[in-house]
Amino acid sequence: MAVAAVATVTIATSRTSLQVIPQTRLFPSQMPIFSTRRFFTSAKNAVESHTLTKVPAKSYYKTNVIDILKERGLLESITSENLRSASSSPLRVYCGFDPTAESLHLGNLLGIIVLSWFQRSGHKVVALVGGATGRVGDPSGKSLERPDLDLGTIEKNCAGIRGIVGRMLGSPREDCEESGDKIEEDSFVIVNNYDWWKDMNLLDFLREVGRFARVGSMMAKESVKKRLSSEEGMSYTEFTYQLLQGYDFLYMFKNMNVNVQIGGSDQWGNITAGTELIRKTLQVEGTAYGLTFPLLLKSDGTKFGKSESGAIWLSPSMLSPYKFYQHLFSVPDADVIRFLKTLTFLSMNEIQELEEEMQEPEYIPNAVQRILAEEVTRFVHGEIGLQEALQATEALKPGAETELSWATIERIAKDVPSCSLDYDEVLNTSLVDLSVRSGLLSSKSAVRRMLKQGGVYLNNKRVNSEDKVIQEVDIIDGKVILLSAGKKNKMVVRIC
Ligand SMILES: Nc1ncnc2c1ncn2[C@@H]1O[C@H](COP(=O)(O)OP(=O)(O)OP(=O)(O)O)[C@@H](O)[C@H]1O
Ligand SMILES: N[C@@H](Cc1ccc(O)cc1)C(=O)O
Repeated sequence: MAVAAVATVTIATSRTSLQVIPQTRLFPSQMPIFSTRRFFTSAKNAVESHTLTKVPAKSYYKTNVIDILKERGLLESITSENLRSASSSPLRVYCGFDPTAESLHLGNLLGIIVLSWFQRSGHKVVALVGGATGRVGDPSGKSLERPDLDLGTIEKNCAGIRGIVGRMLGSPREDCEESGDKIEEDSFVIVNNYDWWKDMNLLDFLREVGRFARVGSMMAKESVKKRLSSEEGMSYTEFTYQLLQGYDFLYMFKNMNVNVQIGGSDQWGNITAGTELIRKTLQVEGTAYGLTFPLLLKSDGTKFGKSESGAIWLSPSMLSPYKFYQHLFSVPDADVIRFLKTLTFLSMNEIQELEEEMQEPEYIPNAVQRILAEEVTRFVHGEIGLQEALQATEALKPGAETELSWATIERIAKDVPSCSLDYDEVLNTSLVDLSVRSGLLSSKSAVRRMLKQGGVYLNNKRVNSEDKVIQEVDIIDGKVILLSAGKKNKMVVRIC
């Protein structure tokens, strides 16, 4: 295997020195993993020192991928301990995503991260979009039957999921060439299971799949047992789901040499349906493996999902990179180290250092959350998305005196309330009136009170006088004004 060294680059900025630390790379086709992070030798200089680190992912290669997943808390169960030794040779690993929404969410990110660990360890990975299984609905972990989705929605959702997964696992992202139903990459492929299910008729299914499935073991699956004991029971359609997923594994095992399926812990029943089917139909023992990872939970024990209020979507059209970044930035101290292990590719040594830093008296609150937010936002939204999030964070920072341009305000406009007013309604209007007219505050007296407290900002500049009147120079690029009242209440006023 070729080992290529990556050159050291030091980038001087006005305030900080950014350094790309060289690492060895084993697979040139694999995605470079950059990590802009605050690397503190001392918590005191945490804010000053900014180091761009090439994460030593390739040094992990000497470590077995199963051990990596285990030490990072990404391993719940494996169907056979032999997977550990099997992974010293190249594997083909797949994870499926049903198109139940246009975007995946933070919980689903774990599947992508585990695939990425396999990819970074030299294995090939396949992401499956469930164009067929999405029409049936996985009963795993669900107390009620999933709502039926129309075909248009399923197709739209499939396209959304392919885009998200492709951006994270494809390399490099701008070169992700779609051809037909696949994004062909050296180490990564996307498939849609509708491609093989669309031509399967019922009689073929019963002969090729049903004949090898034992009703007893199907009934013993957790997802089935739970539902059967519920008042609503379970439809025959949903009962069949495990065989659909099981056949996917069989199909890909036979036709694409895929030999490992991964999924969240709730997928165990469906994954073992696949390994059982492979064993029975092909009469092969121990050549197909399943691996599950624990569900990503909040510190209160609830899972990150889409039914929970305020899902943390991965698609920028459903949640801006800024808001995504803010969610991770607000993770409680109790969760942040666990999330660094499961959601980033920082080395365990780096994470341990950060954990120790958090105990220091000089530790700057949320410094580790900032690293988490930067790492995950970059992985999900790319460098451009991260920069967008950082700029919006800076511009919207309570009391920030950031110089604003129209472009900056437009970028943050989707994250704060906005209104449109005629030029005449704005020019020569008092700030007090404009604050009420725009909906920033509900009454003139509230504005005056806030002005007295020094909490009113026009384009991020504090205003103290009640007599302030909006002039042409206050309308940024003739198009927009940013009003703020207090630390968090903002309003973008667009001038039409
Ligand atoms: N919090 C999570 N951590 C890890 N994996 C998850 C998490 N949530 C979902 N998954 C994985 O993504 C798959 C698809 O999720 P699924 O659509 O069943 O639930 P969901 O997206 O969490 O939605 P809901 O909130 O409606 O339960 C799951 O089978 C599971 O393996
Ligand atoms: N059942 C998985 C999705 C999936 C679909 C088909 C598969 O072959 C594998 C996984 C889920 O609910 O997310």
